Amino acid sequence: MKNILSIQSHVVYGYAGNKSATFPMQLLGVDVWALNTVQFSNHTQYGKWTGMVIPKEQIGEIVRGIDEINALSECNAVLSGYIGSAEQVEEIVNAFHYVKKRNPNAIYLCDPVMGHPDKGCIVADGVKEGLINIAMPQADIITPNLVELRELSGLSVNNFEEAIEAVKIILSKGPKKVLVKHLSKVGKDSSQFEMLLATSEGIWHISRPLHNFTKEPVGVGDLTAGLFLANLLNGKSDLDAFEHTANAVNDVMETTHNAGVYELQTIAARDLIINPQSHYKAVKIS
Ligand SMILES: Nc1ncnc2c1ncn2[C@@H]1O[C@H](COP(=O)(O)OP(=O)(O)O)[C@@H](O)[C@H]1O
Ligand SMILES: Cc1ncc(COP(=O)(O)O)c(C=O)c1O
Ligand SMILES: [Mg+2]
Repeated sequence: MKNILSIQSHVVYGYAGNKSATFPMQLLGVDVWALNTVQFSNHTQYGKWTGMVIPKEQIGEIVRGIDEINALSECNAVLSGYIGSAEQVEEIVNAFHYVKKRNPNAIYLCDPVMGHPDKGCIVADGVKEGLINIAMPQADIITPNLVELRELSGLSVNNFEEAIEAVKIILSKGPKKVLVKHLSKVGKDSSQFEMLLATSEGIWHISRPLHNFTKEPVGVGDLTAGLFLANLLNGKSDLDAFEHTANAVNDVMETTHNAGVYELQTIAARDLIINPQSHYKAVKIS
C-alpha cells in the first residue's frame, strides 16, 4: 500500500481540500494520511463559513508523532493544497524534508491554491508568496490553474503559446512536472475544458467537454491533483496518469452536472473514478 501525507483543508459540509481528494485517492488503492490545515464548516466560495485555521505547530507535531511510532518511512508522497496561513507554508516544506529523511524516494506534489477574486476563493495573505518562494522550488510536481500559472511563472499568459512558455519557466524553477489543471481563457477552444502536462519528456494537451453550470463546483483542482499523484504512485506513466485523471474528473463533473447540484459528486461517481467511461486522449504538442 502506498501512503500520501495530504496536507490541505477540511470542510465539514461538502467537498473541497481533503474532503474532495481523500476518498478518490483511496478508491485508486492509495492510502491517505489527512492532515488538515483548517477545519471550516464549508468551502470559502459560499462567501461565509465558520471554523478555524490550525496553529502552524500542529504540522510538525503530527509528523513527529508519526515518526515516533516509526511509521514515517512508509510515507511515499506529500501532497499540499489549500493552506490556512502564510506560516504554514514553511512548516509543510519542513514536513516534506522530514519525510525525505525517512524515505529518500518520497515526492512532493504542491497544488498551489491561491485566492481567486472572480471565483470567491479566499486564501490568507502571504500564502501566495510562500507558494512561489518556498514551496515551488521544493516541489517535484506542481498543478497550477491559470491564475496560479501566471503567478508562478511571472508571465501575464494571454494565449496558448504563452501558457507553453510559462510551463517551461516553471520547469526551470525546480518542479519536474507541471500539470495545468485548467487552461481556461488561454485554451485552444473556448467550448472545451483543457489541461496541459509538461515534463522533461515533452508537453501534452488534453481536451474534454465543458459543462454548463449555473455555479461551478469547487474542489475540482483538489480532486485533479490528488488523482494525478495517486495514479503516479500506482506506477502509471505520466501520460497514463494524466489521461486517467482527466477522464475520471470529467466523469465526476458529468455526474455532478446531471444531478443538478453544486457540491462535487465524488461518492455518486465512485465507480467512474476507478473506471472512467470517458476516454479522452492527450496529444503531444512538443
Ligand atoms: N468539465 C467541466 N465543465 C465545466 N466546468 C468545469 C469542468 N471541469 C472543471 N470545471 C470548473 O472549472 C473550474 C476550474 O477552476 P480553476 O480555478 O481553473 O482551477 P481549480 O480547480 O484549481 O480551482 C472550477 O470552477 C470547476 O468547477
Ligand atoms: C476551504 C477550501 N479548500 C480548498 C479550496 C480549493 O478548491 P479548488 O479545488 O476548487 O481549487 C477552496 C476553494 O475555494 C476552499 O475554500
Ligand atoms: Mg484550485
